[in-house]
Amino acid sequence: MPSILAPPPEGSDLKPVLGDPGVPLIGHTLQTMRDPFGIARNRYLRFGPVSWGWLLGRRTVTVQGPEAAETVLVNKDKAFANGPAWTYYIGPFFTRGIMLLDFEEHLHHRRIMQQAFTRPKLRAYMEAMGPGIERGVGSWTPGDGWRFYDHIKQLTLDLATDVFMGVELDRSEADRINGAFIDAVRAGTAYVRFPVPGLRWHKGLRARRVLEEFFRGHLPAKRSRGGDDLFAALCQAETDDGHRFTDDDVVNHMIFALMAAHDTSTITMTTMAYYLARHPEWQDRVREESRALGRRVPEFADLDALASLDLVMKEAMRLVSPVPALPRRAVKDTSVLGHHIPAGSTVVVPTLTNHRMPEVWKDPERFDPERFAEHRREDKVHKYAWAPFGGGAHKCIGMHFAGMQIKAVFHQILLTHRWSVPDGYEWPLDTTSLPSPADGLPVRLERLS
Ligand code: HEM
Repeated sequence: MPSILAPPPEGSDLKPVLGDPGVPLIGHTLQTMRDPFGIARNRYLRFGPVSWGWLLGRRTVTVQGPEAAETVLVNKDKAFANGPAWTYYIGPFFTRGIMLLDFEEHLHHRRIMQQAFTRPKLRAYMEAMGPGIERGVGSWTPGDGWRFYDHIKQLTLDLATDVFMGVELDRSEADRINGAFIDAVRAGTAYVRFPVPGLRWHKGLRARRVLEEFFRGHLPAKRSRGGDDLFAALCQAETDDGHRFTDDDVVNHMIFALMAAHDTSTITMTTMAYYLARHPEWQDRVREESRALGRRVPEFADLDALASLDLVMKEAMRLVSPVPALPRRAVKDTSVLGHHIPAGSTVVVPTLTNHRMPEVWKDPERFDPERFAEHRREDKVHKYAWAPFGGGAHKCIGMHFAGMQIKAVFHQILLTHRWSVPDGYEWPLDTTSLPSPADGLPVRLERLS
């Protein structure tokens, strides 16, 4: 029997949200983590696009499909807030990151932060990244069982030191900061959500202190000397009417931006590698395009020429949306597609499963980058059909940075390496946290030059 989340107000023509909530607090959390696609489909067919159930200890309304995603993300009535929703998952470790701010305050910070993501800034970040990519990819030792995911994760972490922090660190200091950063990220998915020494939550709080000290220590030099890195850009960012970030803001935003940038880009590149290994004809096609560029280290203006790589990147983000779900908290009574959502509800936009809805995508399980090509543009069926970067006021501010970095890295990998997986290999995609291959994506890696 379906259960009603809350009766709609008397006299309204709203419908209740129905669901099969499962056991209080636990609900279908484990099943949803193990098989998000199957569970989402089942709910959609039983209850339609808006349904509810217990998820991670909360009554959670899941809104499926592009129309519902648009309503929640565009948030016309300011009914949905980010802070209270995201804080539950990542709050203590990414406190006062811009994604956790709301409404006027968020807008104020966003206007300042935007100054660190202008085209000239992106061009400078790209230049700073080139040598680091060359060094990282050049150090790879080809062989069988080479774990793509692990190497890409290390590379993006190392690039973050160059491009985000712009600080010279010796290996042990870089590892210490990277380690703290990884602990802060992992803490968000801890089962025991209070500090017990040795467990994730405790390590996460300690890591947060390490990161705060690190950025605070380097801040005075960044303020005075500047540089072409994101840290310096946030220190210097100023709106036309003279608003700037305080020292605390810079520290909070740096820690958050590292997190926002790192796993998402790693996941996208790993997904691209997986599908390019399974579809060698596409790997050849994108490699040819890179060769035609005639430059080992691409320039900012070159990236537009990597058109097939762009299609592959979009298709990878469709098949595996790096941020699988976008949570919000209803701060007042509201509605989605005619369903009554009471104040206090947690509402989730599941981009991971939305991207594979057969109502929206032709043959959604198939790797078919051409679906994004001009002559097809399947994504145009709805503005929110493809939304790996979210939408509305919180739409990813690093979207262009991400595209630039991913293409710059892949261009160099394609020119110097070929990789493959055994026939019939299918990766074990772990969706218990941000999606990643449980086996690290072992490939056979060969050097080309
Ligand atoms: C493939 C890579 C990336 C993906 C898929 C991605 C995805 C997202 C998504 C879905 C959001 C919105 C979350 C929400 O609405 O609740 C977001 C926000 C954000 N992202 Fe990204 N991101 C990526 C890369 C980056 C990079 C490289 C940076 C920084 C250089 C970055 C910085 C941010 C920031 C600061 C926000 C918060 C914006 C705000 O709240 O105003 N992201 N990202």
